[in-house]
Amino acid sequence: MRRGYLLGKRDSPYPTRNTKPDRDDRRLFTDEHDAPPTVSAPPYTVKELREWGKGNIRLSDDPSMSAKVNLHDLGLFQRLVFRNIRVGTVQVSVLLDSAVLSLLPTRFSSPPTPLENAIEFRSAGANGMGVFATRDIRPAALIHVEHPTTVTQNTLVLNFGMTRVEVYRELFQRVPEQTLPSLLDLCNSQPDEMAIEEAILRSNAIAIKLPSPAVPGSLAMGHNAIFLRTSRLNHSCSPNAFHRFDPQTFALTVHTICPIAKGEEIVHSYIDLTSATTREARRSLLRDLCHFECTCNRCALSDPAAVLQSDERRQKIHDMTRETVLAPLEAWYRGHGRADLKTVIAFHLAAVEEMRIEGLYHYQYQLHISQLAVCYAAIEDIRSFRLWMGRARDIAVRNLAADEAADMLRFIVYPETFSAWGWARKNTSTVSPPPTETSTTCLVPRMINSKA
Ligand SMILES: C[S@@+](CC[C@H](N)C(=O)[O-])C[C@H]1O[C@@H](n2cnc3c(N)ncnc32)[C@H](O)[C@@H]1O
Repeated sequence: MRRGYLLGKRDSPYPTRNTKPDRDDRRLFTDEHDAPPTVSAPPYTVKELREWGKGNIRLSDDPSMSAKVNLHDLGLFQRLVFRNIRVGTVQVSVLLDSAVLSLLPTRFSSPPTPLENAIEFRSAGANGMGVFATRDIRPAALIHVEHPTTVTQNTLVLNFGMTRVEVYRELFQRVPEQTLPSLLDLCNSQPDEMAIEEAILRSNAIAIKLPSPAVPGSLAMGHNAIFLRTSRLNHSCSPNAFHRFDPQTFALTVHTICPIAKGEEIVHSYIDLTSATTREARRSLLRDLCHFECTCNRCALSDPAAVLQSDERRQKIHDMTRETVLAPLEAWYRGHGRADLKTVIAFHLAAVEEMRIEGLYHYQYQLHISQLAVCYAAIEDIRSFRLWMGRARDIAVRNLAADEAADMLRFIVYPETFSAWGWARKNTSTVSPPPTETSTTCLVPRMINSKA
């Protein structure tokens, strides 16, 4: 492993090129008559495909993605082109399917403005560089905005006469000269047999969603991008931030999930935490995909009993469904107040605390806090209602659900306008209407009702 590896000028495969074109539509996979000889045609059986794929595709080792790809279709439809896209003052080196390129906006909108001077980039000790809060930051704050330096498809069907390494090298060579040193400096994990470009892509690329053409296999292509600054964010299995890419602005935005104190490291997750529940599963995924041993605060637990407890908590969170989260309040509602609302509140508070300990703010977290807001509205506890409705609003802001957030703000200011206000009083003194779809829906605010 080499950290901070920067190629010396003499060894550099990147010659100084004063005449580098900023736009080049060289087609790699062209018309039949001028196409380079096919290395090997994609075979049909699953077993043969797997073997064939070993030599012909790679970048993402994500097994779920490879499994979904119909290589034959991809081979037929891929029309890859290198191009330098200009986004504002930034030049992005891309290798994309021409159909994807044609779906990108001709003019990109301006991205939103992040909080000023909220973060700094500095040493994170043994994990190299990291990103830190320079002040207390509230949840759902936008803390960083950045355009990519490179973008490429996850799955490349290399039957156009270039090796994978040559493809990546070409992509890097198109990066503007003044940016290249910063890109090469991202090499913090380079196995001996791996080319520097691939090592950088593997340990820094972030999955992004671009518009997909309606051709077979296009959805499975997926894309990834390198961001010089965002790449400095370390991974955590209990992240306090997340990112989102918007093709309209061609920018990545980083948002906080929970309150972050001044001096705290800002971390996001490199993997899907909903499926890998145990520490071993997460570590092994990160080892395979990113070549490092995770030392985040959840993985660094030294007491085996604490690890087991964390694994069990995560499994429990993973097993929660929409139905199991909504059931207790629904039962209280249907029972016309006979069940104890305090027990319902305790159930949700315990669940929210478990999710906070694990740093997992899944979809179910939104449901739990909405249920708490409804419970406190039902018993007319104005302080607690405002607290939980405020948290629900943070999530609406985070999800860019502006209308929902505005409604929630109105409920915070005028709690009695919320449909569940005083349910407990009304429920015990009068006979409630039989629960209809509408009344049940009231138990969950609209935003949270529509699963994103
Ligand atoms: C995308 S970079 C993050 C920024 C990096 N620290 C740097 O100095 O540029 C990913 C690399 O950071 C390190 N890293 C990130 N998160 C880590 C974690 N939770 N545990 C151990 N190493 C980590 C690993 O070396 C990994 O290959």
